[in-house]
Parts: sequence; C-alpha cells; structure tokens
Amino acid sequence: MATLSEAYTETPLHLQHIIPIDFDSVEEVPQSHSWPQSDDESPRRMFNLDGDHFSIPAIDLDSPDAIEMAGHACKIMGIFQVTNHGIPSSLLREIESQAWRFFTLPARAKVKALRSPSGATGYGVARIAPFFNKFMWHEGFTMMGSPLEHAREVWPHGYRKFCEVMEDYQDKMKALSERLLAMILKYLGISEHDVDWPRLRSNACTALQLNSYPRCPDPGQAMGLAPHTDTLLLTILHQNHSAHGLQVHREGRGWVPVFPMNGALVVNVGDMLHIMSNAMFPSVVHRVIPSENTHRLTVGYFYGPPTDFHVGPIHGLTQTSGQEDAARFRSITVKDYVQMKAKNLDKALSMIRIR
Ligand SMILES: C=C1C[C@]23C[C@@]1(O)CC[C@H]2[C@@]12CCC[C@@](C)(C(=O)O1)[C@H]2[C@@H]3C(=O)O
Ligand SMILES: O=C(O)CCC(=O)C(=O)O
Ligand SMILES: [Fe+2]
Repeated sequence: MATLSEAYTETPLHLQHIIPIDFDSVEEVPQSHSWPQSDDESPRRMFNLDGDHFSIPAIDLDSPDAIEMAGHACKIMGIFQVTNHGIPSSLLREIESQAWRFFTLPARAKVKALRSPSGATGYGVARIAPFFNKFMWHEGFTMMGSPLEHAREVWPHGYRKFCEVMEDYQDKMKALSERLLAMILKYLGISEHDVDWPRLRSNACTALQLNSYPRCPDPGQAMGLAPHTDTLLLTILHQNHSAHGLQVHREGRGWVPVFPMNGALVVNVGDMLHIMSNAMFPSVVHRVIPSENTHRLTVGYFYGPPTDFHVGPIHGLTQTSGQEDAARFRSITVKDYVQMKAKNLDKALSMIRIR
C-alpha cells in the first residue's frame, strides 16, 4: 500500500514553491509577499477584537456531555477546542521549544532539511503555495513519522531530542485523534462496523506540521497562511496561548479569529470527514494573519485513513425520508483524493460532488 508521502510524488514542486525567503533579512514586505487588498479577503481587514464575542466551543473531554458537544460543534462550525485532552503540558512545552530551536536557526541551516521537489516531508513553504500568486509569511517543517533523516542533516550530533519529542507527540496525537473520531462516530449513531474502524485505524495517514509565522513589518499586507481547508479527517492544532492569528471563515460574518485558550487544543474537520458525514459537518475554511510583534509558532497534526481506504458518505447517513440514496459525494480512495487536492486545491471537493 502506498504511503501518504508517495501520494505526493506525482505533483512535484518547483524550488520557488519550496524554499522560504530568509525572513531575518527583510525589513519590509517585498512585492512577492504583498497580497492585493480586496474588501473581504484582505489581511488588512483587521477584526475588531473588542466588538465581537465569537468564540469556538471549548469542550472538556472528561465531561459526560463531551460527545454531544463535540458532535454539535462539528455540525455547526466544523471547529472546536478541547481541554482535559490528556496531552501532558510538558510535552506541549517541549514541542514548542524544539520548534523554536529549529526555526530560529539561520536560513542556511534550515535548508539542510529542505523538502525535496517530489517529497512531502522536511522544511519548506506550505504545500498550497503554487495555487497563489503571492507568497505567504510562513515557513513549515512537515513530518510523517520519524524526522530522523532531516534532523540528522541539521544537527549531526544533536538530533536525538528533536526526534524523541516529535515521535512522542505523534504517538499521543494519534491516540487523541482516534478518541475524538470514535466520539464523533458515536454522535452520528454510526457503529464501528459501518466504517470498518479496525482498518481505518491501521496504517492511518498522519502528518505533523510545525508552522512558523515570523514577525512581519506590515501584517496588513501579508498573509500567514492563505485560506484553505485541511485535506484529511481531523486536524489538531496546538497554538501558543500568547499568539493569535488563526481565523475561520463564517457564513455572513467573514473572517473571525480563533483566540488561543491556555492548555486547549483546536480541533477542526477536514475534507474527508466532511465527505464521510455527507456534508453534515463543514470542512472549515481558515487562514492565518501574521503579527508585527510576535513570532508565532503552531503545531498541526493531521489524521486520516490509510491511502487505499475508500472515503465516501457513510451508508447510514445517506438515507433521508423518501430518498433511497442521498449521497452527496462519490467515494474515492484517500490516495486519489490527496492527489486531486494536490492538483486542484479547493476545486477537489466539487470534483467528487454528485448533488
Ligand atoms: C497531510 C498533509 C496535510 C497538509 C499536507 C500534508 O501532506 C502535510 C502538511 C499539511 C499542510 C499544513 C499547512 C496547511 C496545508 C493546507 C498545507 O499546505 O500543508 C496542510 C495540508 C492539508 O491539510 O491539505
Ligand atoms: O497555524 C495555524 O494557526 C493554522 C495552521 C493550519 O491551518 C494548518 O497547519 O493547516
Ligand atoms: Fe489548516
């Protein structure tokens, strides 16, 4: 069976869509990173932080209502945050400190871990870069399992701690993803048999992404991460509580910020859960705005089924009264969907939509 990494080999990238600029050397936002100003999409359209009281639901995973609340949040918003998630705060601090250790290296050291043109892991700009004609104020480090190969290039004698932390974090995130997914299926009234749960869990496609948004001389012009939906089933994001920048797009309200809450992890629905829920759960469109004062670091964990798994609306969710089959998407393998998304970005979902 193909790995998630292999799903990307058919869409190699040009080096200009891999190598980030050297953020340490820029004193103003270059033309290449200056985004056009339009009414709604513009990063300049800053949010009134005092005037609006939007906040995404915070769910205590130890609460007896957690299943109902998580399912409801998936349905209404496609995003929520969790507390009492079982990830030790010491591990959250350690991963931040290792991410910091990497991103504060000089550019010439970071490129030693550069993602290869047909590769999926390593240092580089966001995978979605080729779809936009401006560059983002962002650099990332993607891992799928052990980062040993890349870490050894960067720190020939000091890679061990980095690898240990990244591997430990991925193990714990995998367990948390499985727990969240089981809760969501329970909310939907879907049995583990209906989704072939044992197979879905074995060989799950997972990725860990360290995101860095350096301080920006003019955040109103720049885009941290351009609007996108995440591809797999679920994303779990750790954002340092002192640095905001993540925004979600809400129908009728535009871009609203997701303020970090100390100790909480943000969970969002990705395209594959949108498909499996037969569009009951929105795959939330989100973006990141950089800051003038804070170098923001975040850690995203992406969880999906194995590459040969067929993703389609779950059978029990496609029967509506009077209509035998109301599936809104055709079924597609994880590998094919990842490739379709890599080639078509936001058009991918509509390419498999049937009603
Ligand atoms: C499995 C993955 C999800 C992701 C692409 C990737 O192969 C690993 C990096 C992930 C990431 C992180 C930044 C935003 C994003 C859209 C991107 O360009 O790379 C996501 C991808 C995704 O969810 O589609
Ligand atoms: O850094 C953030 O706040 C969001 C990151 C994100 O959207 C991603 O990694 O997919
Ligand atoms: Fe994302």
